Amino acid sequence: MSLLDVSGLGIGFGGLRAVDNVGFSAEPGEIVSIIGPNGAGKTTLFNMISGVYLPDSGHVRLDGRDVTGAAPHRLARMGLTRTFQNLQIFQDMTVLENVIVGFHQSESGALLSDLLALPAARKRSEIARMQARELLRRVRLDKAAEELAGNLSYGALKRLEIVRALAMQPRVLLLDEPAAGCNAVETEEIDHLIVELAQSGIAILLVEHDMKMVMRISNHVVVLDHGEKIAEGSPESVSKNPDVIAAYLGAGDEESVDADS
Ligand SMILES: Nc1ncnc2c1ncn2[C@@H]1O[C@H](COP(=O)(O)OP(=O)(O)OP(=O)(O)O)[C@@H](O)[C@H]1O
Repeated sequence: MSLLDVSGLGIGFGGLRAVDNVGFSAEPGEIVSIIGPNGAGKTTLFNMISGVYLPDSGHVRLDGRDVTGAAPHRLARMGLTRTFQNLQIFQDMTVLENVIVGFHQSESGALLSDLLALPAARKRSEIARMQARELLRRVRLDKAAEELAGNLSYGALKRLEIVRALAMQPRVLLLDEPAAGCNAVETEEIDHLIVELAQSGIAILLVEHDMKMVMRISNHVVVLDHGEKIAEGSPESVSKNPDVIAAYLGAGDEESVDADS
């Protein structure tokens, strides 16, 4: 039994089969990347796994438990969390406050006692601050804890987005283009962070257009084209797969599956 098991997943929009019969699995500590040309169905697949879209076929299982169609906040409580392509950061809050908001998303029924500032709520909020600082240390953002998030560099914001997801203590973390818009140095920092998170036992699911990053850090790569899985395997094997090369050439993407290009 895998930590995450996706089988036969599919969804249609009108006449279009955006994702059809896609399956793969992920184990603790593994980095699994979903790649494919523009419009291949990567984001739609992520949206189904993370409960944003309800699939019309197939299953998502977490530790063997069928969680297909569960709402994102329920999935997060069960250990599956995601980040979004567009930053979901509160620019007018401090870096620390942004992480603390992440903790509150993982709690249920805490709001009333927090509003009334009951002793239990004060205690919980102290613990949340400590844990938030510890997470920020982990991604080397602790020195910026009291700064407004809006003042951070783009690369730091992308790392903050990941920390916020970590506040939910995920066992499976879905990262949607974590390096999009980052320069080479920022990409390398995110690259290291993802590897560290995987080493700590989290299963990482990655959608990323930076093919060099995908090839460098993935243990397993799943390739989609027109909503279907056309290949999967090690980064090396998929980058040499003729169907994969043809899909990228056919799509006329400026990116290439060949990480050396
Ligand atoms: N909500 C929706 N309604 C209708 N069609 C959609 C919807 N979401 C996605 N699609 C279509 O489904 C297909 C897959 O889109 P998706 O965004 O999942 O691809 P992608 O691989 O993530 O692309 P990109 O690399 O450009 O982000 C596309 O043809 C897209 O237009």
